[in-house]
Amino acid sequence: MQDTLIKICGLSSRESIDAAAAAGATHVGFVHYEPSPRHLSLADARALSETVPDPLLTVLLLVSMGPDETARAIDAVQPDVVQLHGAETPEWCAALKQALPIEIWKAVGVRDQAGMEHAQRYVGAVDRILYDAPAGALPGGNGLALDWSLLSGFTHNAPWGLAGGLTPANVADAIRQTKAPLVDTSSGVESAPGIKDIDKIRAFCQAARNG
Ligand SMILES: O=C(O)c1ccccc1N[C@@H]1O[C@H](COP(=O)(O)O)[C@@H](O)[C@H]1O
Repeated sequence: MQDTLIKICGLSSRESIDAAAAAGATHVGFVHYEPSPRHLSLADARALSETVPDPLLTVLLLVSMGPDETARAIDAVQPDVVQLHGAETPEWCAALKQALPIEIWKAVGVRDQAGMEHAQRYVGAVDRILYDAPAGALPGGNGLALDWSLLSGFTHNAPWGLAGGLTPANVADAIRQTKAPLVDTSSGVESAPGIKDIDKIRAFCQAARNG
């Protein structure tokens, strides 16, 4: 069986990137969304992404940006993956996927079975669907978990991942229950909003690898 992919999101320091790399994460995420406590300017995201060691992949998280702003952000940061975490439509995602040689992920907040069905509109339009809890104070990054039982019996027709409220304490259980091929965390490895905790990053990766 393939190892679970691990994304640590909302990083803002070289130290946390190095910790994620050493702990076995596969992806690190940079948030470019001003209302977030994890927001980075494009210049800061670019500077940090240049420090990311191979084979770690970089993910740029954007929320409901227009075409020009999106193109500017991607051009500035040059990520491996763009994670769209707002109101982006399947058509918009598909157009972006066709235009760019990088992966496009779409995060979708799901509350119930109908939400899971609705999310399937993104199959074929993106490279991966990320299932998250419905939006809270922010579109994501709220530390809220979705109902994992929605995923456990689901037949997936596209690559996918699990986000929302994952922590070192619950990630192994989440993987066991859902069989998620990728797990994604942000607030679950912080000591305060926007402040990553190196020990929690290590513990999360270890628990995910053993899950
Ligand atoms: O992290 C943020 O501040 C953020 C802001 C806007 C949209 C998404 C955001 N984070 C992403 O949300 C999920 C779940 O995060 P958490 O683990 O529950 O804190 C994850 O993909 C974050 O990268």
